[in-house]
Amino acid sequence: MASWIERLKAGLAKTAKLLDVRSWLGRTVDQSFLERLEAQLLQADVGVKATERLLQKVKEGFEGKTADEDLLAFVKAELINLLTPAGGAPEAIRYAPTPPTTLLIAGVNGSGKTTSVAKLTHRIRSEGKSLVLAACDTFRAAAADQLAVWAQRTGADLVRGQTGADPASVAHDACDRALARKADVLMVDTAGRLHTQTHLMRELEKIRNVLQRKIPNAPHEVFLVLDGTAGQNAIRQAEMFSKSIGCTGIILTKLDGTAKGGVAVAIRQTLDLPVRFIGVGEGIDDLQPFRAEEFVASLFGERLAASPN
Ligand SMILES: Nc1nc2c(ncn2[C@@H]2O[C@H](COP(=O)(O)OP(=O)(O)OP(=O)(O)O)[C@@H](O)[C@H]2O)c(=O)[nH]1
Repeated sequence: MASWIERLKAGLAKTAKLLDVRSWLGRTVDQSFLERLEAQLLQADVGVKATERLLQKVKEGFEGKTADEDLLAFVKAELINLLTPAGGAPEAIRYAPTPPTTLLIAGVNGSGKTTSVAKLTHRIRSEGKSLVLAACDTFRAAAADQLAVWAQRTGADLVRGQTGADPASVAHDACDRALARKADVLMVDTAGRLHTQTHLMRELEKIRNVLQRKIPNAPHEVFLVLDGTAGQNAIRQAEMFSKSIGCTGIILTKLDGTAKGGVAVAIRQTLDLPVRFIGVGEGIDDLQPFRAEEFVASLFGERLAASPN
């Protein structure tokens, strides 16, 4: 199987093709160059705010010059800068000093939430941590069935309810199980919902409140799963979810096959929320911690010289 870096590069190929960075070389940085650059960045969904900032800096540093490797290096460094939180990139998962570290996973229908929970299950268990999974998607039995397969395969403990059961009561039972078994991690999968469905957003708050009541400082991480192909729409979703349950990070899925990979920059700029994981496929290893340097290298169709694999 190709390494993660190769898969990331392949996944972001459409975005890289759209940005077509190599075609900038040798051209004069003039008004038409800047307009083309602007159009390419906007099409790749980098977002208006980040695009304006980048264009202004390119104009200041390079107007009238010939676009060369220095310009590419400059744009790359700026993008890495735009993607990196002020205090530096956080850990992929911040484990709490006192277990169980509690992760709440939310997102709209079909964003790749349950698949991401399965991938995280595999990851957390590979790290040798004990895990209780709470299948709070009680509407869709298939979601709990999918988690049951991964729980069994990886030796995680699954708590699920009857179809249609109150998701908060499943969360409650899962907290009890995680505490009784002294689990390292409790991960809570929730049903997909639109950010506009007020009653379902309340239900999510109810789940969060149960976790908060049962486990000190929980939930320690609230990951919002966003579909990378949703582009700017994903940002609106993130704003609403954040307001309701206070997200701590984004899992950005389906970056493979989209030309909108720049949305990672827009998310970071608009929401001040770090992208913690990115997904570039349906395979169990296709979700990996987000690293700005390797992401930007892939946007430029390159691989980092120092890439580990
Ligand atoms: N190409 C690609 N497909 C993905 C990725 N992540 C998830 N998917 C696919 O997206 C589809 C939806 O994923 P689910 O995990 O079922 O989505 P969900 O958000 O749990 O959906 P609901 O349960 O309806 O809320 C599945 O077919 C996944 O295999 C990814 O990174 N790339």
